[in-house]
Amino acid sequence: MPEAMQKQKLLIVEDDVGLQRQYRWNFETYEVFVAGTRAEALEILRAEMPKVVTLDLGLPPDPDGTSEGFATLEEILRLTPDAKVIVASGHGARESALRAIAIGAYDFYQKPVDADELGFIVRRAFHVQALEAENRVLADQRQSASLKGIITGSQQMMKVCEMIERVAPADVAVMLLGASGTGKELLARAVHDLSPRRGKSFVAINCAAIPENLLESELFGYEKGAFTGAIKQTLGKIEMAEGGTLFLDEIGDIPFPLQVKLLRFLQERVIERIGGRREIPVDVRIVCATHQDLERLITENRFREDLFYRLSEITIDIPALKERDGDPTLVAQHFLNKFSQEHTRNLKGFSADALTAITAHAWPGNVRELENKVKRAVIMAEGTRVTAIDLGLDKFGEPVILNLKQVREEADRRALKNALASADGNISQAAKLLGISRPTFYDLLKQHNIQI
Ligand SMILES: Nc1ncnc2c1ncn2[C@@H]1O[C@H](COP(=O)(O)OP(=O)(O)OP(=O)(O)O)[C@@H](O)[C@H]1O
Repeated sequence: MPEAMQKQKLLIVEDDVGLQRQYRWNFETYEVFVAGTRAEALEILRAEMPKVVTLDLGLPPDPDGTSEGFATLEEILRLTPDAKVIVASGHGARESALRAIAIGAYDFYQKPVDADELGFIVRRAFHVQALEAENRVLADQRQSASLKGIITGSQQMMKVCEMIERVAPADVAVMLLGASGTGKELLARAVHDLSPRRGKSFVAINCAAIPENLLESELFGYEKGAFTGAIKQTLGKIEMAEGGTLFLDEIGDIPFPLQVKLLRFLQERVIERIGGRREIPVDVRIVCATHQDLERLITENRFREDLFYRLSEITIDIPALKERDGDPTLVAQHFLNKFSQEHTRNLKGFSADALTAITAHAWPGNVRELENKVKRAVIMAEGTRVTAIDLGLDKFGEPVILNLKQVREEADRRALKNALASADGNISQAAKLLGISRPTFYDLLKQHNIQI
């Protein structure tokens, strides 16, 4: 049978014969294996490697307790760490279920079995398992590619990488256009590393981060005594990059008068230090980047057109993270592995709600935002998997409320709504429940925009 038509393998660990029958019937669309004991479960696991397992914690010889169930869970996870194990908890056994999650179970459901609910959990488990497996493959593929440190599985970004590989060996000026945090500096380094200049200096300067009056001396350097405070001769970034690559980040922020001087350097390939009288030849390759619309700045007379053409012999557009198909989860997985190692945290991956949130979030700060969020989550996570809350997101990918004022407002809003519900919409009664006057209650409703 072709692989695509093969049924997915589901292992059910359950000692109740009646329930075993029910499960077989519920899960007709899967290839179901049933085990009544730990030994049977492990034997099937070794032979069939099912991707999803449902596990009743009450197994013989301890059918009324959980000791055998937990021992089985631990062995399953040791044998197949990528399998998704869903544990069944009896009434009042929520604590056991939570403990199972902490050990590494994927999810839990409450007995008696609700076929629809369990069906949904199992389907989602297969989906998450497949996504994670795909991400691992893609991550491995891209890690081995020649663009060191750039993780992507998306067509959009692969095209960018191919273009970088093609232009890097030619000694042309490259302009990288993309929003903040999209990896412009990383790609500029890739241009350098794949060029004959690798091994020489790569010097980066962020033109937006340096005050206008200092930018000139940062770029061109100065002679001793050129101005008050110039106590010794100092080389500028352009000279420091001799033989290598100069990366001018946020080129759109370079002040107009300095643009003239930069243009002159690009035309003549010589610089003069501030206060110097001698022309110094410098051989550097220029890579620049901006998140601004330079063509608009040109029409507004804020950016010189001749400089633009000198800098943009090749222009590369870098897509935002959100526009890279599949990349948010793939790159998140990469950062999770990286930071787990760095912080010696034994995290198994993301929870299902975290993956949903990562896919839904808009990522305005792009890869840098993702990197920061995952780093924080790795440090903060309490369970074995990083959840949406650990990432500071809700399950719809919206940032969760974090500041105290918003937390209080949310609490007020909830109290007002609860009181209204309990009082059946009667304002006087609701106000009494909260121990406040009717006008105050009314004011609060208005303040929180709550319609009655
Ligand atoms: N595709 C990627 N794979 C892995 N890490 C990435 C990727 N893109 C960016 N990063 C990481 O994200 C962070 C931000 O990237 P970088 O500084 O290159 O972005 P930028 O576009 O230059 O940002 P800015 O415009 O704000 O200066 C860095 O830590 C970088 O290593």
